[in-house]
Amino acid sequence: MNTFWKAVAQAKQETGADIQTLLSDPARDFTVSQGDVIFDYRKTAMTQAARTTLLAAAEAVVPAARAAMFNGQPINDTEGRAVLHTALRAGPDAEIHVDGADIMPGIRATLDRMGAFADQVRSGAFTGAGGKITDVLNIGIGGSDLGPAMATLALAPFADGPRVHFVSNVDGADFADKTRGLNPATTLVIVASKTFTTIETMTNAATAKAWMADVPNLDAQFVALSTADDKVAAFGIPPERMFGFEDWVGGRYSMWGPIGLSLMLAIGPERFEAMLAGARAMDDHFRTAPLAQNMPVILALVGIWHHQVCGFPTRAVLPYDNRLARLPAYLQQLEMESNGKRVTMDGQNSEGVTGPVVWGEPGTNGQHAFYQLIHQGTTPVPCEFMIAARGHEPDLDHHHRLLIANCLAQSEALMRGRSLEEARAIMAAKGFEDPEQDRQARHRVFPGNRPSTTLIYPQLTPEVLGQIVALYEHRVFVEGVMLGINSFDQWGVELGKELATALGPLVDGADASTKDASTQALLLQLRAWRGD
Ligand SMILES: O=P(O)(O)OC[C@H]1O[C@](O)(CO)[C@@H](O)[C@@H]1O
Repeated sequence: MNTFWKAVAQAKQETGADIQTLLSDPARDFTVSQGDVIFDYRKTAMTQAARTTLLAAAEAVVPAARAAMFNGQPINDTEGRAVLHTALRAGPDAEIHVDGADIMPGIRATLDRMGAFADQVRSGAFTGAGGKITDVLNIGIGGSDLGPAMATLALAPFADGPRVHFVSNVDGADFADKTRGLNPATTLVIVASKTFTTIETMTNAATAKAWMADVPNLDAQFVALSTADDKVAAFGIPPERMFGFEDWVGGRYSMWGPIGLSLMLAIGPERFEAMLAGARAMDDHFRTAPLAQNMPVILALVGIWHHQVCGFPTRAVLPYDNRLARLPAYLQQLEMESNGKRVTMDGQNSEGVTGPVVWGEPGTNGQHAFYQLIHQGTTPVPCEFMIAARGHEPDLDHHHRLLIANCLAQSEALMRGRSLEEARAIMAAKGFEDPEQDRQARHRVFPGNRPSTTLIYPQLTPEVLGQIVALYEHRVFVEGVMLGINSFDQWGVELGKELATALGPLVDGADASTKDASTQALLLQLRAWRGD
Protein backbone atom coordinates (compact mmCIF):
# COMPACT_ATOMS: atom_id res chain seq x y z
CA MET A 1 0.00 0.00 0.00
CA ASN A 2 1.50 3.37 -0.94
CA THR A 3 1.75 6.36 1.40
CA PHE A 4 -1.47 7.95 0.18
CA TRP A 5 -3.59 4.85 0.63
CA LYS A 6 -2.02 4.27 4.05
CA ALA A 7 -3.13 7.78 4.98
CA VAL A 8 -6.62 7.01 3.66
CA ALA A 9 -6.71 3.82 5.75
CA GLN A 10 -5.61 5.75 8.81
CA ALA A 11 -8.19 8.47 8.22
CA LYS A 12 -10.89 5.79 7.94
CA GLN A 13 -10.41 5.18 11.67
CA GLU A 14 -11.77 8.69 12.16
CA THR A 15 -15.05 8.28 10.29
CA GLY A 16 -18.40 8.23 11.99
CA ALA A 17 -18.11 11.39 14.06
CA ASP A 18 -21.16 13.53 14.72
CA ILE A 19 -20.91 16.81 12.82
CA GLN A 20 -22.83 18.83 15.40
CA THR A 21 -20.57 17.58 18.18
CA LEU A 22 -17.49 18.46 16.14
CA LEU A 23 -18.97 21.89 15.47
CA SER A 24 -19.20 22.64 19.16
CA ASP A 25 -15.39 22.54 19.39
CA PRO A 26 -14.25 26.17 18.91
CA ALA A 27 -10.70 25.00 18.21
CA ARG A 28 -11.86 23.24 15.07
CA ASP A 29 -11.66 26.31 12.85
CA PHE A 30 -12.42 24.63 9.55
CA THR A 31 -12.65 27.69 7.34
CA VAL A 32 -10.17 29.01 4.84
CA SER A 33 -10.23 32.27 2.94
CA GLN A 34 -8.48 33.77 -0.03
CA GLY A 35 -9.23 37.13 -1.61
CA ASP A 36 -12.99 37.47 -1.85
CA VAL A 37 -13.80 33.82 -1.26
CA ILE A 38 -14.39 32.00 2.02
CA PHE A 39 -14.73 28.22 2.21
CA ASP A 40 -16.44 26.75 5.25
CA TYR A 41 -16.02 23.02 5.81
CA ARG A 42 -17.13 22.87 9.43
CA LYS A 43 -20.31 21.02 8.47
CA THR A 44 -18.34 17.91 7.54
CA ALA A 45 -17.49 15.01 9.82
CA MET A 46 -13.78 15.41 9.18
CA THR A 47 -11.90 15.38 12.47
CA GLN A 48 -8.77 17.34 13.31
CA ALA A 49 -6.81 14.08 13.36
CA ALA A 50 -8.06 13.05 9.92
CA ARG A 51 -7.20 16.45 8.54
CA THR A 52 -3.69 16.20 9.99
CA THR A 53 -3.23 12.77 8.41
CA LEU A 54 -4.42 13.93 4.98
CA LEU A 55 -2.37 17.13 5.21
CA ALA A 56 0.75 15.08 5.85
CA ALA A 57 -0.04 12.99 2.76
CA ALA A 58 -0.43 16.21 0.78
CA GLU A 59 2.84 17.64 2.12
CA ALA A 60 4.63 14.55 0.83
CA VAL A 61 3.70 15.11 -2.82
CA VAL A 62 1.95 18.41 -3.55
CA PRO A 63 4.75 21.01 -3.18
CA ALA A 64 7.05 19.26 -5.65
CA ALA A 65 4.27 18.53 -8.14
CA ARG A 66 3.00 22.09 -7.87
CA ALA A 67 6.46 23.50 -8.61
CA ALA A 68 6.80 21.14 -11.57
CA MET A 69 3.50 22.34 -13.01
CA PHE A 70 4.14 26.06 -12.57
CA ASN A 71 7.70 25.69 -13.88
CA GLY A 72 6.59 24.10 -17.13
CA GLN A 73 7.92 20.59 -16.66
CA PRO A 74 6.22 17.99 -18.89
CA ILE A 75 3.99 16.60 -16.13
CA ASN A 76 1.41 15.40 -18.68
CA ASP A 77 3.71 12.52 -19.41
CA THR A 78 1.43 10.34 -21.51
CA GLU A 79 1.41 13.17 -24.04
CA GLY A 80 4.85 14.60 -23.24
CA ARG A 81 3.46 18.05 -22.51
CA ALA A 82 3.85 20.79 -19.96
CA VAL A 83 0.69 22.03 -18.21
CA LEU A 84 0.68 25.80 -18.26
CA HIS A 85 -2.83 27.19 -18.29
CA THR A 86 -1.60 29.31 -15.37
CA ALA A 87 0.74 31.10 -17.82
CA LEU A 88 -2.32 32.42 -19.68
CA ARG A 89 -3.16 34.51 -16.63
CA ALA A 90 0.33 35.20 -15.30
CA GLY A 91 1.18 38.86 -14.66
CA PRO A 92 2.94 41.10 -17.17
CA ASP A 93 6.29 40.59 -15.45
CA ALA A 94 6.18 36.80 -15.38
CA GLU A 95 8.81 34.73 -17.17
CA ILE A 96 7.98 31.10 -17.86
CA HIS A 97 10.19 28.84 -19.92
CA VAL A 98 9.23 25.87 -22.05
CA ASP A 99 12.04 24.09 -23.89
CA GLY A 100 14.37 26.96 -22.98
CA ALA A 101 12.19 29.75 -24.42
CA ASP A 102 10.15 32.32 -22.49
CA ILE A 103 6.52 31.79 -23.49
CA MET A 104 5.16 34.95 -21.88
CA PRO A 105 5.83 37.45 -24.72
CA GLY A 106 3.79 35.26 -27.07
CA ILE A 107 0.95 34.92 -24.57
CA ARG A 108 0.80 38.68 -23.94
CA ALA A 109 0.94 39.40 -27.70
CA THR A 110 -2.01 37.09 -28.35
CA LEU A 111 -3.97 38.58 -25.47
CA ASP A 112 -3.29 42.06 -26.85
CA ARG A 113 -4.44 40.97 -30.32
CA MET A 114 -7.59 39.49 -28.81
CA GLY A 115 -8.23 42.73 -26.94
CA ALA A 116 -7.72 44.87 -30.03
CA PHE A 117 -10.00 42.62 -32.07
CA ALA A 118 -12.66 42.60 -29.35
CA ASP A 119 -12.55 46.40 -29.19
CA GLN A 120 -12.98 46.62 -32.95
CA VAL A 121 -15.95 44.26 -32.96
CA ARG A 122 -17.57 45.89 -29.95
CA SER A 123 -17.13 49.42 -31.32
CA GLY A 124 -18.30 48.55 -34.81
CA ALA A 125 -14.91 49.21 -36.42
CA PHE A 126 -14.95 45.57 -37.51
CA THR A 127 -18.15 44.89 -39.43
CA GLY A 128 -19.87 42.01 -41.15
CA ALA A 129 -21.38 42.30 -44.61
CA GLY A 130 -24.53 43.70 -42.98
CA GLY A 131 -22.80 46.18 -40.66
CA LYS A 132 -21.96 46.09 -36.95
CA ILE A 133 -21.67 42.61 -35.47
CA THR A 134 -24.78 41.93 -33.41
CA ASP A 135 -24.24 38.25 -32.63
CA VAL A 136 -21.37 35.84 -32.08
CA LEU A 137 -21.70 32.13 -32.74
CA ASN A 138 -19.08 30.18 -30.78
CA ILE A 139 -18.73 26.74 -32.34
CA GLY A 140 -16.78 24.35 -30.11
CA ILE A 141 -17.31 21.44 -27.76
CA GLY A 142 -15.97 20.23 -24.40
CA GLY A 143 -13.27 22.59 -23.21
CA SER A 144 -13.78 24.76 -26.28
CA ASP A 145 -17.36 25.41 -25.21
CA LEU A 146 -18.03 24.79 -21.53
CA GLY A 147 -15.59 27.37 -20.11
CA PRO A 148 -16.65 30.36 -22.20
CA ALA A 149 -20.32 29.29 -22.10
CA MET A 150 -20.26 28.94 -18.31
CA ALA A 151 -18.43 32.25 -17.83
CA THR A 152 -20.52 34.21 -20.33
CA LEU A 153 -23.68 33.25 -18.46
CA ALA A 154 -22.01 33.87 -15.09
CA LEU A 155 -20.96 37.37 -16.10
CA ALA A 156 -24.14 38.34 -17.95
CA PRO A 157 -24.56 41.49 -15.82
CA PHE A 158 -21.28 42.75 -17.30
CA ALA A 159 -22.12 41.92 -20.93
CA ASP A 160 -22.38 45.02 -23.08
CA GLY A 161 -21.07 43.60 -26.36
CA PRO A 162 -22.67 41.47 -29.05
CA ARG A 163 -24.93 38.60 -27.98
CA VAL A 164 -23.03 35.32 -27.77
CA HIS A 165 -24.51 31.93 -28.65
CA PHE A 166 -22.80 28.60 -28.12
CA VAL A 167 -23.24 25.71 -30.53
CA SER A 168 -21.59 22.52 -29.39
CA ASN A 169 -23.67 19.42 -30.12
CA VAL A 170 -23.40 17.69 -33.48
CA ASP A 171 -27.17 17.26 -33.18
CA GLY A 172 -28.44 19.63 -35.88
CA ALA A 173 -31.06 20.82 -33.39
CA ASP A 174 -28.35 22.77 -31.58
CA PHE A 175 -27.25 24.66 -34.67
CA ALA A 176 -30.82 25.23 -35.83
CA ASP A 177 -32.04 26.48 -32.45
CA LYS A 178 -29.08 28.77 -31.82
CA THR A 179 -29.12 30.40 -35.27
CA ARG A 180 -32.89 30.85 -35.49
CA GLY A 181 -33.56 34.55 -35.82
CA LEU A 182 -29.91 35.50 -36.32
CA ASN A 183 -28.84 37.58 -39.30
CA PRO A 184 -25.87 35.84 -40.98
CA ALA A 185 -24.66 39.20 -42.33
CA THR A 186 -24.11 40.57 -38.82
CA THR A 187 -22.96 37.35 -37.13
CA LEU A 188 -19.34 36.58 -36.30
CA VAL A 189 -18.58 32.86 -36.30
CA ILE A 190 -15.85 31.65 -33.96
CA VAL A 191 -14.59 28.15 -34.62
CA ALA A 192 -13.01 27.10 -31.34
CA SER A 193 -11.07 23.86 -31.43
CA LYS A 194 -7.67 23.12 -29.99
CA THR A 195 -7.09 20.38 -32.55
CA PHE A 196 -9.33 21.67 -35.35
CA THR A 197 -10.25 18.06 -36.06
CA THR A 198 -13.12 17.45 -33.65
CA ILE A 199 -15.92 16.03 -35.77
CA GLU A 200 -18.74 17.84 -33.98
CA THR A 201 -17.06 21.22 -34.30
CA MET A 202 -15.93 20.79 -37.88
CA THR A 203 -19.41 19.62 -38.90
CA ASN A 204 -21.02 22.64 -37.26
CA ALA A 205 -18.39 24.94 -38.78
CA ALA A 206 -19.14 23.61 -42.27
CA THR A 207 -22.86 24.06 -41.59
CA ALA A 208 -22.16 27.65 -40.53
CA LYS A 209 -20.50 28.30 -43.88
CA ALA A 210 -23.55 26.93 -45.66
CA TRP A 211 -25.85 29.01 -43.43
CA MET A 212 -23.91 32.11 -44.46
CA ALA A 213 -23.77 31.21 -48.16
CA ASP A 214 -25.57 34.40 -49.22
CA VAL A 215 -23.25 36.68 -47.27
CA PRO A 216 -20.71 38.39 -49.55
CA ASN A 217 -17.16 37.59 -48.47
CA LEU A 218 -18.46 35.29 -45.74
CA ASP A 219 -14.98 34.01 -44.84
CA ALA A 220 -14.20 37.46 -43.42
CA GLN A 221 -16.74 36.75 -40.66
CA PHE A 222 -14.96 33.63 -39.45
CA VAL A 223 -12.44 33.52 -36.62
CA ALA A 224 -10.44 30.50 -35.44
CA LEU A 225 -9.14 29.67 -31.96
CA SER A 226 -6.75 26.76 -32.22
CA THR A 227 -3.29 25.29 -31.94
CA ALA A 228 -3.41 23.96 -35.52
CA ASP A 229 -2.37 26.76 -37.92
CA ASP A 230 -2.28 24.48 -40.96
CA LYS A 231 -5.79 23.13 -40.46
CA VAL A 232 -7.16 26.61 -39.80
CA ALA A 233 -5.59 27.84 -43.03
CA ALA A 234 -7.01 24.87 -44.93
CA PHE A 235 -10.46 25.78 -43.61
CA GLY A 236 -10.01 29.25 -45.13
CA ILE A 237 -9.34 31.41 -42.08
CA PRO A 238 -6.28 33.66 -42.50
CA PRO A 239 -3.65 34.13 -39.76
CA GLU A 240 -4.91 37.61 -38.85
CA ARG A 241 -8.17 36.13 -37.67
CA MET A 242 -6.65 33.14 -35.94
CA PHE A 243 -5.78 33.35 -32.25
CA GLY A 244 -3.38 30.57 -31.45
CA PHE A 245 -2.27 28.75 -28.35
CA GLU A 246 0.05 25.87 -27.59
CA ASP A 247 -0.41 22.25 -26.68
CA TRP A 248 0.55 22.94 -23.05
CA VAL A 249 -2.94 24.35 -22.54
CA GLY A 250 -5.40 21.52 -21.93
CA GLY A 251 -8.84 21.94 -23.53
CA ARG A 252 -10.70 21.96 -20.20
CA TYR A 253 -8.22 24.50 -18.80
CA SER A 254 -8.31 26.85 -21.78
CA MET A 255 -10.90 29.56 -21.09
CA TRP A 256 -8.17 31.99 -19.97
CA GLY A 257 -6.68 32.46 -23.43
CA PRO A 258 -7.98 32.51 -27.01
CA ILE A 259 -10.77 30.04 -26.19
CA GLY A 260 -12.19 32.85 -24.01
CA LEU A 261 -12.58 35.22 -26.99
CA SER A 262 -16.38 34.96 -27.11
CA LEU A 263 -16.52 35.92 -23.42
CA MET A 264 -14.15 38.82 -24.08
CA LEU A 265 -16.39 40.00 -26.92
CA ALA A 266 -19.35 39.96 -24.54
CA ILE A 267 -17.78 41.68 -21.52
CA GLY A 268 -14.84 43.57 -23.01
CA PRO A 269 -11.08 43.15 -22.58
CA GLU A 270 -10.84 45.03 -19.25
CA ARG A 271 -13.28 42.77 -17.48
CA PHE A 272 -11.66 39.74 -19.08
CA GLU A 273 -8.36 40.96 -17.61
CA ALA A 274 -10.09 41.32 -14.25
CA MET A 275 -11.13 37.68 -14.44
CA LEU A 276 -7.53 36.74 -15.20
CA ALA A 277 -6.37 38.82 -12.24
CA GLY A 278 -8.78 36.94 -9.97
CA ALA A 279 -7.42 33.61 -11.18
CA ARG A 280 -3.87 34.88 -10.78
CA ALA A 281 -4.57 35.79 -7.16
CA MET A 282 -5.73 32.21 -6.58
CA ASP A 283 -2.61 30.91 -8.35
CA ASP A 284 -0.40 32.99 -6.07
CA HIS A 285 -2.27 31.76 -3.03
CA PHE A 286 -1.98 28.14 -4.18
CA ARG A 287 1.76 28.53 -4.73
CA THR A 288 2.56 30.23 -1.45
CA ALA A 289 0.01 29.55 1.30
CA PRO A 290 0.90 26.85 3.84
CA LEU A 291 -1.07 23.74 2.94
CA ALA A 292 -3.23 23.92 6.06
CA GLN A 293 -4.50 27.35 4.92
CA ASN A 294 -4.32 26.64 1.21
CA MET A 295 -7.82 26.76 -0.21
CA PRO A 296 -7.38 24.44 -3.23
CA VAL A 297 -5.52 21.94 -1.02
CA ILE A 298 -8.27 22.05 1.59
CA LEU A 299 -10.99 21.54 -1.03
CA ALA A 300 -9.03 18.57 -2.35
CA LEU A 301 -8.64 17.07 1.13
CA VAL A 302 -12.35 17.47 1.82
CA GLY A 303 -13.03 15.75 -1.50
CA ILE A 304 -10.68 12.89 -0.61
CA TRP A 305 -12.21 12.66 2.85
CA HIS A 306 -15.68 12.20 1.39
CA HIS A 307 -14.87 9.97 -1.58
CA GLN A 308 -11.80 7.90 -0.71
CA VAL A 309 -12.15 7.86 3.08
CA CYS A 310 -15.93 7.88 3.69
CA GLY A 311 -16.77 6.11 0.42
CA PHE A 312 -19.48 8.52 -0.79
CA PRO A 313 -19.63 7.92 -4.54
CA THR A 314 -20.78 11.31 -5.80
CA ARG A 315 -20.35 15.00 -5.06
CA ALA A 316 -23.06 17.60 -5.73
CA VAL A 317 -22.18 21.15 -6.72
CA LEU A 318 -25.08 23.40 -5.77
CA PRO A 319 -24.58 27.06 -6.64
CA TYR A 320 -27.29 29.28 -5.21
CA ASP A 321 -26.57 31.52 -8.14
CA ASN A 322 -28.69 31.09 -11.22
CA ARG A 323 -25.95 32.49 -13.43
CA LEU A 324 -23.69 29.63 -12.34
CA ALA A 325 -26.14 27.21 -13.96
CA ARG A 326 -23.42 25.86 -16.25
CA LEU A 327 -20.84 25.53 -13.50
CA PRO A 328 -21.80 21.93 -12.61
CA ALA A 329 -21.40 20.90 -16.28
CA TYR A 330 -18.10 22.78 -16.47
CA LEU A 331 -16.87 21.05 -13.31
CA GLN A 332 -18.02 17.68 -14.62
CA GLN A 333 -15.56 18.00 -17.47
CA LEU A 334 -12.87 19.56 -15.31
CA GLU A 335 -13.05 16.92 -12.59
CA MET A 336 -14.26 13.80 -14.40
CA GLU A 337 -12.14 14.15 -17.55
CA SER A 338 -9.14 14.98 -15.37
CA ASN A 339 -9.41 12.44 -12.56
CA GLY A 340 -11.76 9.76 -13.92
CA LYS A 341 -8.95 7.27 -14.49
CA ARG A 342 -7.96 3.78 -13.32
CA VAL A 343 -4.25 3.76 -14.04
CA THR A 344 -1.65 5.72 -12.10
CA MET A 345 1.43 7.51 -13.45
CA ASP A 346 3.52 4.34 -13.12
CA GLY A 347 1.15 2.37 -15.36
CA GLN A 348 -0.36 0.34 -12.53
CA ASN A 349 -4.01 0.09 -11.53
CA SER A 350 -4.97 2.53 -8.78
CA GLU A 351 -5.10 0.90 -5.35
CA GLY A 352 -8.47 2.50 -4.73
CA VAL A 353 -11.20 4.67 -6.19
CA THR A 354 -10.18 7.81 -8.09
CA GLY A 355 -12.42 10.73 -9.09
CA PRO A 356 -16.05 10.84 -7.94
CA VAL A 357 -19.12 11.48 -10.05
CA VAL A 358 -19.76 15.24 -9.99
CA TRP A 359 -23.21 16.61 -10.64
CA GLY A 360 -25.48 19.46 -9.66
CA GLU A 361 -27.94 22.19 -10.45
CA PRO A 362 -28.49 25.68 -9.14
CA GLY A 363 -30.50 26.15 -5.97
CA THR A 364 -33.30 26.66 -5.27
CA ASN A 365 -34.47 24.67 -8.31
CA GLY A 366 -32.69 21.54 -7.16
CA GLN A 367 -34.55 21.69 -3.85
CA HIS A 368 -37.78 20.98 -5.69
CA ALA A 369 -36.30 18.15 -7.69
CA PHE A 370 -33.58 15.90 -6.25
CA TYR A 371 -32.98 17.18 -2.71
CA GLN A 372 -35.42 14.52 -1.49
CA LEU A 373 -32.71 11.93 -2.13
CA ILE A 374 -30.02 14.14 -0.63
CA HIS A 375 -31.97 14.49 2.60
CA GLN A 376 -33.56 11.06 2.98
CA GLY A 377 -31.96 8.73 0.43
CA THR A 378 -29.81 5.81 1.48
CA THR A 379 -26.46 7.17 0.25
CA PRO A 380 -25.12 10.47 1.60
CA VAL A 381 -24.20 13.00 -1.06
CA PRO A 382 -21.59 15.55 0.06
CA CYS A 383 -22.97 18.90 -1.08
CA GLU A 384 -20.94 21.90 -2.12
CA PHE A 385 -23.09 24.99 -1.68
CA MET A 386 -22.05 28.38 -2.97
CA ILE A 387 -23.65 31.77 -2.64
CA ALA A 388 -22.96 35.50 -3.01
CA ALA A 389 -23.84 38.09 -0.39
CA ARG A 390 -25.43 40.21 -3.07
CA GLY A 391 -26.97 39.65 -6.48
CA HIS A 392 -26.90 42.07 -9.36
CA GLU A 393 -30.55 43.09 -9.08
CA PRO A 394 -30.79 45.68 -6.29
CA ASP A 395 -34.52 46.09 -6.96
CA LEU A 396 -34.99 42.38 -6.31
CA ASP A 397 -32.85 42.12 -3.22
CA HIS A 398 -35.70 40.47 -1.32
CA HIS A 399 -35.23 37.53 -3.72
CA HIS A 400 -31.58 37.35 -2.77
CA ARG A 401 -32.34 37.30 0.93
CA LEU A 402 -34.62 34.32 0.32
CA LEU A 403 -31.87 32.68 -1.70
CA ILE A 404 -29.40 33.05 1.17
CA ALA A 405 -31.91 31.73 3.67
CA ASN A 406 -32.59 28.70 1.51
CA CYS A 407 -28.93 27.95 0.96
CA LEU A 408 -28.09 28.08 4.66
CA ALA A 409 -31.26 26.17 5.57
CA GLN A 410 -30.27 23.25 3.36
CA SER A 411 -26.86 22.74 4.92
CA GLU A 412 -28.40 23.09 8.38
CA ALA A 413 -31.15 20.58 7.57
CA LEU A 414 -28.63 18.10 6.18
CA MET A 415 -26.58 18.33 9.34
CA ARG A 416 -29.34 18.45 11.97
CA GLY A 417 -31.86 16.10 10.45
CA ARG A 418 -35.03 15.31 12.36
CA SER A 419 -35.24 12.49 14.89
CA LEU A 420 -38.08 9.98 15.22
CA GLU A 421 -39.11 11.62 18.50
CA GLU A 422 -39.36 15.01 16.84
CA ALA A 423 -41.31 13.55 13.93
CA ARG A 424 -43.65 11.75 16.32
CA ALA A 425 -44.27 14.98 18.21
CA ILE A 426 -45.23 16.69 14.93
CA MET A 427 -47.62 13.88 14.04
CA ALA A 428 -49.07 13.84 17.55
CA ALA A 429 -49.76 17.57 17.26
CA LYS A 430 -51.66 16.79 14.08
CA GLY A 431 -53.84 14.33 16.01
CA PHE A 432 -52.26 11.05 14.92
CA GLU A 433 -52.16 8.17 17.37
CA ASP A 434 -50.13 4.98 17.30
CA PRO A 435 -49.65 2.83 15.36
CA GLU A 436 -50.44 5.32 12.55
CA GLN A 437 -48.54 8.06 14.35
CA ASP A 438 -45.38 5.93 14.35
CA ARG A 439 -45.81 4.83 10.72
CA GLN A 440 -46.35 8.39 9.49
CA ALA A 441 -43.52 9.75 11.65
CA ARG A 442 -40.97 7.34 10.16
CA HIS A 443 -41.50 8.88 6.71
CA ARG A 444 -40.71 12.27 8.20
CA VAL A 445 -37.40 11.35 9.82
CA PHE A 446 -34.25 12.94 8.41
CA PRO A 447 -31.12 11.00 9.38
CA GLY A 448 -29.00 14.17 9.52
CA ASN A 449 -25.24 14.20 10.02
CA ARG A 450 -24.96 14.66 6.26
CA PRO A 451 -21.92 16.65 5.14
CA SER A 452 -21.80 19.85 3.18
CA THR A 453 -19.43 22.72 2.52
CA THR A 454 -20.28 26.33 1.72
CA LEU A 455 -18.33 28.74 -0.45
CA ILE A 456 -19.31 32.38 -0.06
CA TYR A 457 -18.28 35.54 -1.88
CA PRO A 458 -19.49 39.15 -1.90
CA GLN A 459 -20.83 39.20 -5.47
CA LEU A 460 -20.20 37.28 -8.69
CA THR A 461 -17.81 39.66 -10.46
CA PRO A 462 -15.16 38.81 -13.08
CA GLU A 463 -12.50 38.78 -10.34
CA VAL A 464 -14.51 36.43 -8.15
CA LEU A 465 -15.34 34.09 -11.02
CA GLY A 466 -11.63 33.92 -11.86
CA GLN A 467 -10.85 33.02 -8.27
CA ILE A 468 -13.53 30.34 -8.11
CA VAL A 469 -12.61 28.62 -11.37
CA ALA A 470 -8.87 28.66 -10.59
CA LEU A 471 -9.71 27.29 -7.14
CA TYR A 472 -11.44 24.28 -8.70
CA GLU A 473 -8.67 23.76 -11.25
CA HIS A 474 -6.07 23.53 -8.51
CA ARG A 475 -8.30 21.35 -6.36
CA VAL A 476 -8.51 18.86 -9.24
CA PHE A 477 -4.73 19.03 -9.63
CA VAL A 478 -4.12 18.34 -5.93
CA GLU A 479 -6.54 15.41 -5.93
CA GLY A 480 -4.84 14.01 -9.03
CA VAL A 481 -1.37 14.38 -7.54
CA MET A 482 -2.40 12.64 -4.32
CA LEU A 483 -4.07 9.85 -6.26
CA GLY A 484 -0.94 9.53 -8.39
CA ILE A 485 -2.78 10.01 -11.67
CA ASN A 486 -2.16 12.21 -14.68
CA SER A 487 -5.00 14.76 -14.58
CA PHE A 488 -4.13 16.20 -17.97
CA ASP A 489 -4.74 13.50 -20.56
CA GLN A 490 -8.11 12.04 -21.59
CA TRP A 491 -7.54 8.71 -23.33
CA GLY A 492 -10.94 7.54 -22.17
CA VAL A 493 -12.70 9.59 -24.84
CA GLU A 494 -10.83 7.97 -27.73
CA LEU A 495 -12.45 4.57 -28.17
CA GLY A 496 -15.94 5.97 -28.63
CA LYS A 497 -14.62 8.45 -31.22
CA GLU A 498 -12.93 5.64 -33.18
CA LEU A 499 -16.03 3.48 -33.13
CA ALA A 500 -18.25 6.40 -34.17
CA THR A 501 -16.01 6.97 -37.18
CA ALA A 502 -16.28 3.30 -38.08
CA LEU A 503 -20.06 3.31 -37.58
CA GLY A 504 -20.65 6.29 -39.89
CA PRO A 505 -20.75 4.24 -43.11
CA LEU A 506 -22.93 1.61 -41.41
CA VAL A 507 -25.54 4.26 -40.62
CA ASP A 508 -25.45 5.08 -44.32
CA GLY A 509 -26.25 1.47 -45.22
CA ALA A 510 -22.93 -0.42 -45.33
CA ASP A 511 -22.82 -4.05 -44.20
CA ALA A 512 -23.20 -4.23 -40.40
CA SER A 513 -22.69 -7.97 -40.01
CA THR A 514 -19.38 -7.55 -38.18
CA LYS A 515 -21.14 -5.77 -35.33
CA ASP A 516 -22.54 -7.43 -32.21
CA ALA A 517 -26.17 -8.55 -32.20
CA SER A 518 -27.44 -5.61 -30.20
CA THR A 519 -25.71 -2.94 -32.30
CA GLN A 520 -26.83 -4.65 -35.53
CA ALA A 521 -30.46 -4.82 -34.45
CA LEU A 522 -30.53 -1.20 -33.23
CA LEU A 523 -28.89 -0.01 -36.43
CA LEU A 524 -31.25 -1.97 -38.66
CA GLN A 525 -34.32 -0.62 -36.87
CA LEU A 526 -33.05 2.96 -36.97
CA ARG A 527 -32.23 2.58 -40.65
CA ALA A 528 -35.68 1.16 -41.31
CA TRP A 529 -37.36 4.07 -39.52
CA ARG A 530 -35.19 6.54 -41.40
CA GLY A 531 -36.31 4.89 -44.62
CA ASP A 532 -33.05 5.52 -46.42
O1 LIG B 1 -10.87 21.73 -28.71
P1 LIG B 1 -11.02 20.43 -29.41
O2 LIG B 1 -9.72 19.93 -29.95
O3 LIG B 1 -12.06 20.51 -30.49
O4 LIG B 1 -11.48 19.35 -28.37
C1 LIG B 1 -12.70 19.48 -27.70
C2 LIG B 1 -12.79 18.57 -26.51
O5 LIG B 1 -12.66 17.22 -26.90
C3 LIG B 1 -11.94 16.48 -25.92
O6 LIG B 1 -10.71 16.17 -26.45
C4 LIG B 1 -12.67 15.25 -25.50
O7 LIG B 1 -13.13 14.54 -26.59
C5 LIG B 1 -11.81 17.44 -24.76
O8 LIG B 1 -10.75 17.16 -23.95
C6 LIG B 1 -11.73 18.75 -25.46
O9 LIG B 1 -11.97 19.83 -24.61
